[in-house]
Amino acid sequence: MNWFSIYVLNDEWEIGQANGYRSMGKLTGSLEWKNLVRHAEVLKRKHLKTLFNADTARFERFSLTHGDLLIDFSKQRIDTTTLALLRKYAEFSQWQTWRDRMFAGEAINHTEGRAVGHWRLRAGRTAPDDVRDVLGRMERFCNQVRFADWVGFSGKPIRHIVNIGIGGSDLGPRMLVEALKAYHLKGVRVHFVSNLDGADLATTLEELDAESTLFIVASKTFTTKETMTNANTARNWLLQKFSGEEKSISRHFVAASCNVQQAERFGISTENVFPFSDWVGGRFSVCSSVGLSVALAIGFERFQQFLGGARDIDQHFFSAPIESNVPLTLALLSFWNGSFLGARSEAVFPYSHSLRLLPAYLQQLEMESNGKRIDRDGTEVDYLTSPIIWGESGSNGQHSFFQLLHQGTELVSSDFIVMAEPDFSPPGHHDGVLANCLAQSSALAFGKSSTELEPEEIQDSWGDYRCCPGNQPSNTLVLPTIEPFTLGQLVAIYEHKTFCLGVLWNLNSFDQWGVEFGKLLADRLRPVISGNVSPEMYDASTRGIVAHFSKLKHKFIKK
Ligand SMILES: O=P(O)(O)OC[C@H]1O[C@H](O)[C@H](O)[C@@H](O)[C@@H]1O
Repeated sequence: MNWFSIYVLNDEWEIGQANGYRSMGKLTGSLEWKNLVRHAEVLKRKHLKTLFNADTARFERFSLTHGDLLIDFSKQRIDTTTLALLRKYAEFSQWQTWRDRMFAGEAINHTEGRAVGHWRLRAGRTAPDDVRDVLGRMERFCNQVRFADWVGFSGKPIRHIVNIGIGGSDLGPRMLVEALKAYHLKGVRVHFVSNLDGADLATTLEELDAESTLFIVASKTFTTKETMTNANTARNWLLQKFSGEEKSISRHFVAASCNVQQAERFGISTENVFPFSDWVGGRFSVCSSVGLSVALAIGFERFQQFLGGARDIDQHFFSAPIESNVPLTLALLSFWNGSFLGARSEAVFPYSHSLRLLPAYLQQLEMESNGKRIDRDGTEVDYLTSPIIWGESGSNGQHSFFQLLHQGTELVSSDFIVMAEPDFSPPGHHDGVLANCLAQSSALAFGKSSTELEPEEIQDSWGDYRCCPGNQPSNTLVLPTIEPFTLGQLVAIYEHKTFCLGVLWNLNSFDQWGVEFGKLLADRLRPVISGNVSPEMYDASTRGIVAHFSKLKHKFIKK
């Protein structure tokens, strides 16, 4: 049997899945889980409207503050018993022990034998020496670029920074650079290239002048195909502009990576590599040197403020009791919605244009971490794990998919994220943003029954079409404004929420073997696509598509 049949066409495996050869696991068989199942049957029959009417202190009871942050979860389909049962379950899952093991530096990423230390990157004075050393180098470098002590090969100051990376080496810094536009330093523009499709790099390079461009190759492993292909093409582009002068590379390329040797092999000198350790997961790496593009965009001092915000939440997460612990509470609500109420997806709606890339960042953070089916004990789970995370900035989403939330058949829990003060302030906009955000979460929660239709709405016969069932749960996170510190808080809240969810589902949130499998297949298919290997050993669909590719290719060449 070859590798292909093992992975793709093993019928026995398929039949095993279909017959559901799974015994009741240690989680679903526990009293704590069963109590939640029973309780969910009661809550499923209650409407948020009823829950609000029955309890005038619902907002006070079901909201948390941390500094200037407000987390309102009163629009979740819960009551006090739900929270009590969820917290009992959290204790059963030993969340505190797992949290303490993470903070003690234990190798809780057991399948890769690694500790989980992204929180160390922002530990300030108590951070490890190597972390502080790299931060010091980043600070010097940012100032050199900013004040033109670092210049290009021909002596021109740096005006364009291009971050070449993908996944965790792209989504975090890209989201932050976009979100912090109000804080960008003058005179430098930051670009991001991630896609293997040459259109990404080609259209970016079109805008650039090689003499004033600096590339950051951001890659934890420095082996990721997309990143290395883009980095090599960018390298050739640069060399072409400098008539093949190899020395130009060291003035125009720096790296953020764990793999210093590989970066050197690429031609980046050691002093231009900003390293981090393998206990930083890719999707948790924005506080490492992977955030260099952010630091260059907003200045190092503000980058430190961002780290300070994340540190503030680390300290809170580490010390706050179960009742007031923000990341844990968000995780418990997500766990409740997915595992007990049956919500298969969770939406994120930042009511902020600047934060519009947050959903994409959270997609990787949460789905790559908890999109798993084998638990920490090596057993296949008998419950649903990570929901599908998706979203869009408000109010744009209202004019596309919100219809499904208001009147469709899917139960979706949403996170509304909104700032009390705007980061950009043309008059007459922000009050509208706040009003829309509140209007949507209310409409989703309370809906509109036939008795609530306006008189003019019942004159025709379309009343039923106008009714909205409501009962769609949501959280609202209020931030004072968009600034580096609050974004640091936001990032750390979601990082720790993700970790807690992994604990509640008994998963290792820090590996990603599924992604590795996809990469392996792509590598093996490459020579097939180039025509150097026959597609014979592949399935009929792959063979058919490959044949169609080559037919079209020839047609295109003929033109
Ligand atoms: O930073 P790199 O090593 O280039 O990895 C980039 C990305 O590669 C894979 O897709 C992993 O699943 C991601 O977690 C990672 O962020």
